[in-house]
Amino acid sequence: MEPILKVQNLTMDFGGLRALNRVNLDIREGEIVALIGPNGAGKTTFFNCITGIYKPTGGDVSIHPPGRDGLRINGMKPNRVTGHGLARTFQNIRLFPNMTVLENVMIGRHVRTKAGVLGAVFRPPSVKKEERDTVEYCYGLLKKVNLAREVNELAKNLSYGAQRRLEIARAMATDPFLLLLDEPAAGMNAYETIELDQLIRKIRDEDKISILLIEHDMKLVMNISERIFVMDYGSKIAQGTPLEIKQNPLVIKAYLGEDADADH
Ligand SMILES: Nc1ncnc2c1ncn2[C@@H]1O[C@H](COP(=O)(O)OP(=O)(O)OP(=O)(O)O)[C@@H](O)[C@H]1O
Repeated sequence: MEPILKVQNLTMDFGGLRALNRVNLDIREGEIVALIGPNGAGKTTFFNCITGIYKPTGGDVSIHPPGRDGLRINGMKPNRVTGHGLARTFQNIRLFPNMTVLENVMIGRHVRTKAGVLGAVFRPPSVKKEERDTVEYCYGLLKKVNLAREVNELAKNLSYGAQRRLEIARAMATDPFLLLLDEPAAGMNAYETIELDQLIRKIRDEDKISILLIEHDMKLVMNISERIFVMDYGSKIAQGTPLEIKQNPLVIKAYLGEDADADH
């Protein structure tokens, strides 16, 4: 079967700095895959290039959403990429802090609703029905991420871990076939991280959404991933199962090198 995401020779230069160097990666339907690597390896740049935030210097990105035709998404604008079913969360949380939890998710849903400006002003019955359906749908997502009780709370009043779960709900509201999570466990305590592990599995199993996550929490990565891609200095240095990655000398060197640097 065609991979649902196929990235070939992805390259990104910032002036003289090559942040991505001919990176290849593929994701199959139903997989949970991790992208790991020391700080500055190029992981977030990789997400930014495939979601249209950066226009890559070179390479090819194509998607094959289940049951639909495949297409190249190189250079496509972020909202169109989302429209094609690739949703993401951000390393630095990007919620609307002064809007409620429910409103934040409804904004995510906007990609899939039809009411335009006129509809929003005159609110014919069809628009009212769509609004009701949207609220119900978004409430369902909030239940899934365990934020049902906080629907009317302002996003800024949520704990860090809860804000990360809200970002996941907002991304899910766009109906993705693939969800990219950028450090979802950052700032979470051990208990929240276990809950996150269960949530990610539930999203994959119940909602049939495949997952690619960038994460520094190695316990989470090793537990949850079926395959792991490892980057260092902009290049992919390894890929394999958690067991293969744990034993890979190049990976061990990349991480030990980082520890050794941190000692100085
Ligand atoms: N907009 C930009 N302009 C210039 N350089 C950039 C830009 N974005 C990223 N870089 C550089 O590209 C390299 C890769 O950065 P990136 O943020 O992708 O790494 P990362 O693996 O996500 O790191 P971390 O784990 O710390 O988040 C770094 O050297 C970074 O300074």
